[in-house]
Amino acid sequence: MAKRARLIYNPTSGREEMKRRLPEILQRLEYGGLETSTHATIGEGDAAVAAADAIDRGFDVIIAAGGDGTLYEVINGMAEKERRPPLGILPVGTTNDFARALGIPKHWEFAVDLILQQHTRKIDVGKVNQRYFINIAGGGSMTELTYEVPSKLKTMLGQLAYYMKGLEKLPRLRPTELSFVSKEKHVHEEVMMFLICNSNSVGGFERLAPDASLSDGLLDVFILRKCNLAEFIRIVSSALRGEHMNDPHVIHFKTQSIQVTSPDYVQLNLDGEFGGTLPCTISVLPDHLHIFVDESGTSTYK
Ligand SMILES: Nc1ncnc2c1ncn2[C@@H]1O[C@H](COP(=O)(O)OP(=O)(O)OP(=O)(O)O)[C@@H](O)[C@H]1O
Repeated sequence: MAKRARLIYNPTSGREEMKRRLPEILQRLEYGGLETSTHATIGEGDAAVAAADAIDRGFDVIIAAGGDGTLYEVINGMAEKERRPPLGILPVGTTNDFARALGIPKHWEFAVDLILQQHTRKIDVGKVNQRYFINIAGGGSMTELTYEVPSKLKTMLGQLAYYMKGLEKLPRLRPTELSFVSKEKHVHEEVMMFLICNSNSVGGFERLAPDASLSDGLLDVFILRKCNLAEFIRIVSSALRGEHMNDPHVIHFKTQSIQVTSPDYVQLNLDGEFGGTLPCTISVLPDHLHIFVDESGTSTYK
């Protein structure tokens, strides 16, 4: 019997590619043995509901088509379920950090073929209170910018919208008093921001956590200590080159679980989306999801 897949797609992702490609994608999946029905998301939170619903209805495979925002929602819809079918990804968004981290091709035909090959990889999932992430959890003034970029602007300008928003934000940078408690380390000081990485592919900063692995059962914690604007710019540019690890302003360690608290109001950013506020406990759920990836390990995000 043919397997049944549920394709959950965001019609507004990227430059609205799914709207144009859907008939061809469905045909290719069908020929490849996946009987596929679709759910077009209608707004925020809908992909999470659709993914949970698809599991309850017994689908064998879930496919998320969109950017990191859609994927984040689909994973949140799946993570608390006992049965978690394998997940395929069609990276058609503006930012596809996660697909990049797994070497999932950007071209839709190759991405569909990869799902049809049915080779999966187990990956860790990050958990923050009752929410889940795959790439990164962050907090502090810089990390608040991603959900301030309006979706319409993203559709028009793509990645550039983030950088414009980031520059606009620089003069408003301020440190926050934070406490981090984990088995490995306790930190209590004023910090500019913190990033807790599950993968090594973070918004164009591929060298931020060079040895972070999606399968090591650990999170990579980066804390940027209080600094001035000039130092901040210098450290961010050295992070782009992967030369930040020995900077005295940067604290780095690995852990399975960490508690983060602050006397201030601090928002959390999970995979680029608003993820609630502090306090929180951030932990890793080892091998929590099965994702379709390239068996030979040769395909790249292109
Ligand atoms: N029909 C819709 N109209 C508008 N927004 C939607 C719709 N469906 C889903 N969304 C929202 O769009 C957000 C961004 O989606 P997604 O990440 O797939 O696209 P993107 O263009 O790559 O943007 P991002 O830069 O966040 O990756 C999702 O978090 C979701 O809440």
